[in-house]
Amino acid sequence: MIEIDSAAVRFRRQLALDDVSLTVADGQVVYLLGRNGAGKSTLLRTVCGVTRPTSGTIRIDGRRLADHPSPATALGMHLDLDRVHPGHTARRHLRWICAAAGLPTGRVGEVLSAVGLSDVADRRLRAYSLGMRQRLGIATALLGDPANLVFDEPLNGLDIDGIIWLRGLLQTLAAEGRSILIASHMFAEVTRTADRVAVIADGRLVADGTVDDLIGDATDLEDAFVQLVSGDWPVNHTDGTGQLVGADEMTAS
Ligand SMILES: Nc1ncnc2c1ncn2[C@@H]1O[C@H](COP(=O)(O)OP(=O)(O)OP(=O)(O)O)[C@@H](O)[C@H]1O
Repeated sequence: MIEIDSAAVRFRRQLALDDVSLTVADGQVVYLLGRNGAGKSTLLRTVCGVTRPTSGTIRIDGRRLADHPSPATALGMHLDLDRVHPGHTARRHLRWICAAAGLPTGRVGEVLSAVGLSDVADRRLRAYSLGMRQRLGIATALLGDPANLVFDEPLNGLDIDGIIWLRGLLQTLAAEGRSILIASHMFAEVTRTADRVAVIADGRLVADGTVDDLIGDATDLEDAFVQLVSGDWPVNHTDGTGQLVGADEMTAS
């Protein structure tokens, strides 16, 4: 389970995250939506311990990530496509991460197979397409066989086969009881596969609910999203149980 409690991140004068609380239960796939610059990556990086929160706490299965005896088995992360050495092969890259994270190198072959890269595992990464680099990033996240996963825009660059493959993989991982938090701009895929959707605008959580909760009277999720992020905050907010609370109700309460 991923628990984000009142997380805030300030970069100099900018409050990139403002009092964000969000829980991803075991077995849930939660998508994070927001415009460019809304704070999605900052939130994911904070969950992964890459960015230190200015205030608030993040717990992974009840503990701070740093307090887990083996953090890579608690949380797998795919944050950044560009942190690879172009002269390395995928196999070497994954072995190097295993060594750094204290994981057995025997996992490398398994994750390469899980993401469909076995046949190109010994090719240099400079020859990898965007879709192949996405698969490598997902393989990296899976190395520790983690109970929780964070993905930043994993669908970008995947063709339709890749999208269908990733959909199946995420469903399998969630069915195994893992909690999964994903930032994406792909509304069709979010509509299709999200257990819950959290919307961030200007660093604040402005909605958290099921796809149906969010759509409400709107035409579809995209339409609902545009309404949410275009209005004055708060348009909708949670009541702490994942149910949406309308602005009128909030004003009245
Ligand atoms: N290391 C940093 N130093 C200073 N400002 C930062 C840093 N990282 C992010 N920001 C700022 O914080 C805000 C949120 O950025 P973030 O990357 O989290 O947005 P995002 O929702 O992931 O956007 P995108 O969809 O474009 O990836 C932006 O205004 C960004 O410029």
